Amino acid sequence: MHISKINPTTTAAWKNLEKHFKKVQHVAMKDLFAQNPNRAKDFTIRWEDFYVDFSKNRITDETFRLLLQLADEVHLKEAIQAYFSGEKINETENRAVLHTALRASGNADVKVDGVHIMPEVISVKEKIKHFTEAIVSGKQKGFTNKAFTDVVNIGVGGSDLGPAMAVEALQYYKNHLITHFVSNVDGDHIQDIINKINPETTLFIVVSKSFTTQETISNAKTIKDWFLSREFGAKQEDIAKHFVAVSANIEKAKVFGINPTNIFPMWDWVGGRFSLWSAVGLSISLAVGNDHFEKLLQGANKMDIHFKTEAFKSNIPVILALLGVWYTNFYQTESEAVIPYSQYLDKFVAYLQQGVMESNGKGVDRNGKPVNYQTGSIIWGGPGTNAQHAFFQLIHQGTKLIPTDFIGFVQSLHGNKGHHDKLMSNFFAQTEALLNGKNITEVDGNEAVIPFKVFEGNKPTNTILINKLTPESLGKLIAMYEHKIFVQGIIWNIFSFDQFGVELGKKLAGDILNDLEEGAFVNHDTSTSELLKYYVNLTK
Ligand SMILES: O=P(O)(O)OC[C@H]1O[C@H](O)[C@H](O)[C@@H](O)[C@@H]1O
Repeated sequence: MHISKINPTTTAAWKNLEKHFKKVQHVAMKDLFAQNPNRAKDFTIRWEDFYVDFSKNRITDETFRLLLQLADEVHLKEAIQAYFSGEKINETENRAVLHTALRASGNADVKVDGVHIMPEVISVKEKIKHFTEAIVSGKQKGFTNKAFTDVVNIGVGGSDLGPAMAVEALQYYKNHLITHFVSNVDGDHIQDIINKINPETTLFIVVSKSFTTQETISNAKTIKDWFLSREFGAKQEDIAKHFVAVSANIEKAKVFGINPTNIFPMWDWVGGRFSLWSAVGLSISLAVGNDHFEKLLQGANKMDIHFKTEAFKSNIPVILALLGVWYTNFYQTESEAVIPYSQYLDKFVAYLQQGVMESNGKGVDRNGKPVNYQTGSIIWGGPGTNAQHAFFQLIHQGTKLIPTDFIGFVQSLHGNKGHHDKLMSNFFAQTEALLNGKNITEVDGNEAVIPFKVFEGNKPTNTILINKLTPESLGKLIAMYEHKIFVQGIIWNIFSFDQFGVELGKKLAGDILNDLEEGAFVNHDTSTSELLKYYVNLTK
């Protein structure tokens, strides 16, 4: 099974979608609801504890049919098989893409280069489990024989965003351990953490797939030096009691001084932005316990099975991806908003930004040719209701069309029904307002301001309503978006699993750091050299 390299604009479905778009682009969703009393049901998927209503989109039955046809024409089915079976679909890096194997059942048959990978996956899971139990129970202690109270995850990008998001999202399930995340090379970030912790009772997890990332290695060194500073009385051999690493580069982790038994391996077939299911999720397991971590994985696995087996017409990630393509490539929208109605999902959008934008922010197709259509949307948003009081004005009345996902939960975790009903009234009201708007005849008040109070409406939304925010439902939700990213990458004919676009800035930062040390600024454009001189003069 291979992944096709078809330019989507050459498919019959795309050409028909272009013609169809001319006919329906101004369609009023309100009219579509009036014409079909079953529209809400027709365009809703109920699956397990998920209720996904995509009826408030500018689509007709014909749009839906053509989008499904597009998925067939780019051979999405075969691509999904290649993805799950361990084929090296990350062609530019010659790697398989198997974050799905990390949450597969133990007897799954997954091979990379002919070698079964599940035994290794299971053995690392066991290591995570035992380590979590030893730390959480207080059996494993620090260098002064005290139980651990704090955990610091030192990582950046995929080695930070996933665990930080999940630990925050699952804080209702948290144990006594206080979990901190340090990512930025900004010394103020690490200092802030250092001010809060006691070296005798803190465990440090250095998380870096490559173990060469400047931010992570700098932060880890600073922490190690602080830990070994004379005032605490910690000795070199105490490092082994307080520092563990998660990496695919075991050698580099050892060179840093991590005891080999304290290294949790990961593999090159796990992409950083899809790695929270691996040992990168160690801080999640420590924060909420291994059973909850396992539930998170099981939830993702359920979504994997749904994605792999469900017909496209009722396949949640496929439908969400196709709708995104419809807006991006036909309505020429540039961004999508994601609004979770849960304060605990505060970091969800930042997490998704890496997943979506690092994966599909590509301008060259799978044949190595520049694309002649839009790819990768800009993801932004934040938790409701706060978002309503910040940027919803632009979604309601601005000039840009912004398809928006609303994520909400039927049950509140702490059971405060009064608050939850208020929260959810807002959740339902917003998609209704965005659909219906408010026309001139419905606006009252001073005539001079009437035009300003009109709401055009007809703004597309998806409603993702989940029973409760649990480790399992969170796993499903994250996996849903992971697969949406995959489907869009297939349709756009791009490689979603490399990230060469982050390299140039890193390289130049290295050159500039040398220049700063040497105080010589040649080989830069005049703007950059003047900035560097200004900086150096003021920091002398
Ligand atoms: O885990 P690491 O190797 O330290 O990488 C951390 C991050 O940095 C890189 O620049 C990539 O853009 C990310 O995809 C990655 O997650």
